Amino acid sequence: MSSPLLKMQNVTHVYVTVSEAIKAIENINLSIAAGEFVSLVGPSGCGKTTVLSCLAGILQPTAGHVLLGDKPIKGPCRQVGYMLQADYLFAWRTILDNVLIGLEVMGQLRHETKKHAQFLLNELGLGDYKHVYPSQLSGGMRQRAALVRTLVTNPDILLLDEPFSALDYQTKLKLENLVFETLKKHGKSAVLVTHDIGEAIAMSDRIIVMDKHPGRIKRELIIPDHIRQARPFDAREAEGFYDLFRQIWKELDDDED
Ligand SMILES: Nc1ncnc2c1ncn2[C@@H]1O[C@H](COP(=O)(O)OP(=O)(O)OP(=O)(O)O)[C@@H](O)[C@H]1O
Repeated sequence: MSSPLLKMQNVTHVYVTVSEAIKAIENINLSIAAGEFVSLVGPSGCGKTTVLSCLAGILQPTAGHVLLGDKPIKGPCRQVGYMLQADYLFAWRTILDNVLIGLEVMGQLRHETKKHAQFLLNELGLGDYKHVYPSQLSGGMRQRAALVRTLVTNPDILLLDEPFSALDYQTKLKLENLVFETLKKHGKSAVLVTHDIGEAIAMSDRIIVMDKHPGRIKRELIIPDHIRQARPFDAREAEGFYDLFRQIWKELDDDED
């Protein structure tokens, strides 16, 4: 892998409320290389979303540094795209107008960027739906529109916070394949937060297992080549998949004790 694209160095974050201070994550060191797909798994409340928010520049950590290349991240930036579990499409805008929002906000709405948006909509099977409203689409189609909206500003790295968890199982498997192939094709890096161990193994090059109170990195697993090179659907059938599943399950189970 090439040199790190996005990096966390000794990152600790403490949320301060009126009644308490909660150390959500402690001393996190993490590097994401160009083109790499990394998943974060861990028990509820271990700080996965806090890690993503720091990587996105939405949160400034209490201590430590987040670097994009060799520059500190001081706020949200074009190079880092964020996709969430809820699609947050605006009901009153058509699908095309929804996916153009990021370009509008960044002052990049030009003929060629608009053409690129239409190209991506076609690529993700939404070409015939660009003039309809979100309420006319299924959950999976709406998530695909949200993915186009994230990709259209051409980020180098995508932060995916449980993007498939609200979908039915069949749609989720199809979308895992589609997202995996789209990101590989466009050479994007990704950090996926998921509670689904199978999804993490099937989609990733590397898995970070976290533990909680405060959230720390407990273990890192490199996914063997023959699993990570398969499409997520087929990866589930690959030799060694269930051994990895059991290993991660045990790490998470130990954490509950
Ligand atoms: N805005 C906030 N103010 C105060 N505490 C917070 C805030 N956001 C998160 N926390 C606390 O920080 C810790 C980590 O939360 P975080 O949402 O990052 O965990 P998570 O692993 O993403 O959880 P889940 O898997 O349930 O989504 C938790 O104890 C949570 O209660």
